[in-house]
Amino acid sequence: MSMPTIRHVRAFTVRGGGADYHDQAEGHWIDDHVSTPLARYPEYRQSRRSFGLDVLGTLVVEIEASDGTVGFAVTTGGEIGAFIVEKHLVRFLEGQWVTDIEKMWDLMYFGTQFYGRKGIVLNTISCVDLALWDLLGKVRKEPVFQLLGGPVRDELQFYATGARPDLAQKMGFIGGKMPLQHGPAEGEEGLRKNLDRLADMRNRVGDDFWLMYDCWMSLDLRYATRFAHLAQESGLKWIEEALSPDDYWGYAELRRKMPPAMWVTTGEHEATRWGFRMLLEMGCCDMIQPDVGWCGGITELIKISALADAHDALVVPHGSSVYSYHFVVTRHNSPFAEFLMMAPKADEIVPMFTPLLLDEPLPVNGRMKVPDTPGFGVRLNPACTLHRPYEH
Ligand SMILES: C[C@H](O)[C@H](O)[C@@H](O)[C@@H](O)C(=O)O
Ligand SMILES: [Mg+2]
Repeated sequence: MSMPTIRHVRAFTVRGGGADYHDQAEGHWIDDHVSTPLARYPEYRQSRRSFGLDVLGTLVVEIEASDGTVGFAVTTGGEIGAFIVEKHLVRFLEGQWVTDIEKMWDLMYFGTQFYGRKGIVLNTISCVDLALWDLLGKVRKEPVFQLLGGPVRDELQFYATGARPDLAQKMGFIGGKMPLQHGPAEGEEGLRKNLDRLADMRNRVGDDFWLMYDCWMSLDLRYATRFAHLAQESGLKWIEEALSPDDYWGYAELRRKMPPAMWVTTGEHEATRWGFRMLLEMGCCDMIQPDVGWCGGITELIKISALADAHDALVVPHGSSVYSYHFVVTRHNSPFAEFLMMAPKADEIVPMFTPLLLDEPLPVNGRMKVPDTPGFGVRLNPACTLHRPYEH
């Protein structure tokens, strides 16, 4: 079968939800007094949008092959990402065989290493990589999970992230992860509120349902250590992203001081095999949570996951819709997945990247059989207006 080459690459931006899922209207649980590193400044304590968490918006990358097939993907990236694609990465893509994904990743990463390595550049490379896998799946008429070696389980099971673990339990999820709302700057009163909320949820869900807190990089080692021990009484299963992603030493120390059976997890703001090698070899966490739209894409997540497997660490990607589902179903050390409850009150199941993707699969009773539609199996919603800020 003669393979097509890449003919056109186009980068667009979209506002209002989508892959930049923090880009939500007022009153959404995801922006309601969530603890962050900036919470030490009262003016930035109530809303993460106040300090710009929604500043980037969504990046959409479309890649058209010489046979007319079009692959696409979305991530957090906006105009900056569109610039990097159209003004830099395109030169490594147009004219290449659609099959040469490894080579294109190598060119993109090392071709941007002088200004990239993590953050928006890796978000952008991830988006291109995901679009390449979508394109290859469509050309080969196979779902991405088949290109990755096939499923190791019939269906996925999910925990839910949102403000209402009690409702998530009723919907069939295996656990509920809440955003921590009060950090060190709010002292003993804030600590007590964090613990009371956890205890209240534990009373509502009983003893067997997983309860977790996501601390979104907002704590210091002393607070995190003390909080973990106090939260043991309510059966906290893991404490997520307690510290700055750069504080590998703090994570290693926290993990050494944790109560037995409670996990330290992190990784959604880490990127590449080298960043995760540091987390794993320094013994920072029990489970890594790379976001496949931020860590380097599927091509890099394959490498990260193998590294984690050799360290007996779980890999449960940060919620990223179909892009993580197709990966998780093919890995034995990814026994469950994250589903972000994007309904404003976390009281109903809506597509994670709503309204941007059509055919986005949803968990039913906390489980999902990944559809075997070619590529990632989703379409762009034509009702969402795409903007192309740069052309090459
Ligand atoms: C819920 C958390 O505060 C973040 O908004 C979320 O994106 C991420 O950290 C997660 O693990 O889902
Ligand atoms: Mg998180």
